[in-house]
Amino acid sequence: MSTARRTLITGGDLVSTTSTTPTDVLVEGERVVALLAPGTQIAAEDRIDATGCYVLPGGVDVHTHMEMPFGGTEASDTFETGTRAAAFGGTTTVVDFVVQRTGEVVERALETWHAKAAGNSAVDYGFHMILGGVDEDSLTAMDSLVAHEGITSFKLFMAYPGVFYSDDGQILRAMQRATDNGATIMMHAENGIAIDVLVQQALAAGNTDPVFHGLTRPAELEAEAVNRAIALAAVAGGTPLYVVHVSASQALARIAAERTAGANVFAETCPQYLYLTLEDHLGAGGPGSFEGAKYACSTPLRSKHERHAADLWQGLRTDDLAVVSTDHCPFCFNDQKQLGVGDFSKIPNGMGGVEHRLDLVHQGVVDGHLSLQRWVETCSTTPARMFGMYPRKGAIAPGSDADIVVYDPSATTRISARTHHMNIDYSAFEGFELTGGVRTVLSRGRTIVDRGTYLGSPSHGQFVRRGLSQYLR
Ligand SMILES: NC(=O)NCCC(=O)O
Ligand SMILES: [Zn+2]
Ligand SMILES: [Zn+2]
Repeated sequence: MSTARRTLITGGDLVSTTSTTPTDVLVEGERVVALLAPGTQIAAEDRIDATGCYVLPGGVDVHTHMEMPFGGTEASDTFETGTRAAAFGGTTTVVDFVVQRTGEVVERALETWHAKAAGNSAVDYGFHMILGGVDEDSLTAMDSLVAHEGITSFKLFMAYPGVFYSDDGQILRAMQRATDNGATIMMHAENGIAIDVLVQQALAAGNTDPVFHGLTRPAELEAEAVNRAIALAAVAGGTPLYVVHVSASQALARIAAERTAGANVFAETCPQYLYLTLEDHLGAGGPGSFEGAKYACSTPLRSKHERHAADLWQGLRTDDLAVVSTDHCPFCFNDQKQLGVGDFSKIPNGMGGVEHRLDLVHQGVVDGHLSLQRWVETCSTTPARMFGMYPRKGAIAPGSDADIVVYDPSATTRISARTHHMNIDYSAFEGFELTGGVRTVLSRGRTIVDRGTYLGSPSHGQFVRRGLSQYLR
């Protein structure tokens, strides 16, 4: 007979990808053991009253960069601070990017990331591998990472020449390898060579403000890169391709067309592209202001005078965008972002958001953009399936990890740097007032957040060895 402690979550509405149903959830130890009719009498040491709340699988954020060296500095959240912030926001699994650069040994890079995360994570975590240097050695390493290390996805960059950039030949070779070993290729799709020309021209003309970060990264160059990546994946034999941080209507249109034609292409967007704009945020303060540096990320924020945000919500409804992740890559405004004063191209690219994804996408439900089911699907179930973690993650079902969020739809969440838990001195969503809020968070059966109080520990989170994508067409 099991001696593991039991927790019964009562009175809530269980939200899955297919239904919202009054259900009690029984947890034993680290796992869900039963879904019960409401009011079922059963012995349990702990009880959580979820009356009036949704009960959903913990969020899965498959795009974070904790303590990533980038842009002449390092992302300001460590695994400890970033995963604790994730927990506050109902995210119970993150998949972070190991960084391998040209000439670096892939396996050493992986060791470095294990050392950063082990014993320092409030929630479970997996890794993707950034291949910044595609060569014979790194291509060979891909096979062993997939077969032995639980790393089944590799990010390539068509942007950032001289940093992470891969040329088309390198991309094709990595894709061919992925076709053979079953891995997913994740693509930062922007034409970095053309962007660099526009950046140099802008700087030569004296256009140094943060808004030029966006103006030199036009939507057409995102769409062009998406198109090229899809073509290369097809030539490579149909490698599963996952386009990260899609921001532009034109890029989404290419993805949608190819999906209609049957291609194994998938994509994510991030809350910043759903809510923030080139004019109001990247251009904040007008000419001469540096305020917009807070919002410099790549792909960039897009114009509010075009249809980008509306089209992204539409893509989330149709599954042409399957996932919402955060691309959490925070840099403090008062020191790190200042590297770009007088030269927008030196602003460290990225913003922090790991804490607020569930709330921001739930607001999309409140505003009529998405169904409750689609909220859970895009923020938890599909990312788990896309990256080989389902049904251990992304589901509340017997046998699943008891990663559970009790979410109060009648709460109000006010986002502010004064109250958030991320290690960043501003919030890109400062002042947002959202309907709904995380009440209680369980990670593998342990309550790690309850009514705004952190009850977890940095030694709790475990590495998740992932399988191949379970989301192929
Ligand atoms: N997105 C961004 O601006 N920074 C993080 C690195 C990346 O995802 O390209
Ligand atoms: Zn990227
Ligand atoms: Zn990223």
